[in-house]
Amino acid sequence: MNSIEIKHLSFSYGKKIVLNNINLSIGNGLYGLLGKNGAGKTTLMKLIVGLLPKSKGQIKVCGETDPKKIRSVVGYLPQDFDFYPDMKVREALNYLGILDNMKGSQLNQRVDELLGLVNLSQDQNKKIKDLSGGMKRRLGIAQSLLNNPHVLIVDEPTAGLDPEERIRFRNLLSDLSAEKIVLFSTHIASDLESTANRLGILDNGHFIYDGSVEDLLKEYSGGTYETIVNRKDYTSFKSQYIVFEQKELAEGILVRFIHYGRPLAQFKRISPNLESAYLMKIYDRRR
Ligand SMILES: Nc1ncnc2c1ncn2[C@@H]1O[C@H](COP(=O)(O)OP(=O)(O)OP(=O)(O)O)[C@@H](O)[C@H]1O
Repeated sequence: MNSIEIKHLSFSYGKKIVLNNINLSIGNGLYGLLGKNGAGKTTLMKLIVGLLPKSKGQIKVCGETDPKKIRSVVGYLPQDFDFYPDMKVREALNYLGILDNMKGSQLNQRVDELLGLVNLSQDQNKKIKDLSGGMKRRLGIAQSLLNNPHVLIVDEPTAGLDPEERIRFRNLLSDLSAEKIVLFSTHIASDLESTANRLGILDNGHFIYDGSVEDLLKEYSGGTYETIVNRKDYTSFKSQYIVFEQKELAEGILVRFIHYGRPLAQFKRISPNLESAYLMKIYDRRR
């Protein structure tokens, strides 16, 4: 069984504390790491991969604590993954495979498998500069899987992708999570709603939630409403409630919002989605 075990992990850039006493234990499946920009997701991932020296605490991946050994069982797709623009897709994977000590027919076979897996076989002779954002991200996943890692860590892979590519990418990560740990960070809650087996919410360097999507939705099943607000009252409404969705209608503005306490008669209770439950979790902590 693959595992990531983190105990009492803290990290600071200079005096700025970015992660504060993180404890986490993950097994196979897709673990979604959700948090707004600056929450500490990239820092946590870089620490797990061994790209940053940890200040305090313990990181164990598949039983290993030595960063070199950890790197041999982890695949990593950084947020800003790019590659030589004039290299062709297959050439890039061959090159990285050689750096990973693979060669000959073993390398050729692995590259064929990976191109098929990420659906780039048809595009293997395209130059990287001619790939779409989604294709580049899929090439990024292929490179991170070269050494068949037990753990795959992907940092905000869906940012900037069109809806079709986002779905394709999420499905690919979900498939891979059948026999690996996939740690998938995002600030887009809907990326995780149907794919994550478990969810962690990071806020200002603290885990404020670690559990299933379903349990989070249950926890906040009572606080989400919708109503129609007159345009002239909208500014005042927005200052009183946390609006997470709005839509212009002929009769006014349809708003979906979070409300604690007694609802007014015109408020209709609705089921929360992951985005509203996530907002409520963050808001709860700050109240
Ligand atoms: N090299 C650095 N030096 C100083 N501060 C940094 C450095 N890298 C990140 N930070 C700060 O650490 C905090 C956490 O950043 P981090 O990139 O881990 O967050 P994140 O959740 O991944 O956000 P994003 O989605 O924007 O990348 C932020 O306040 C950021 O400004």
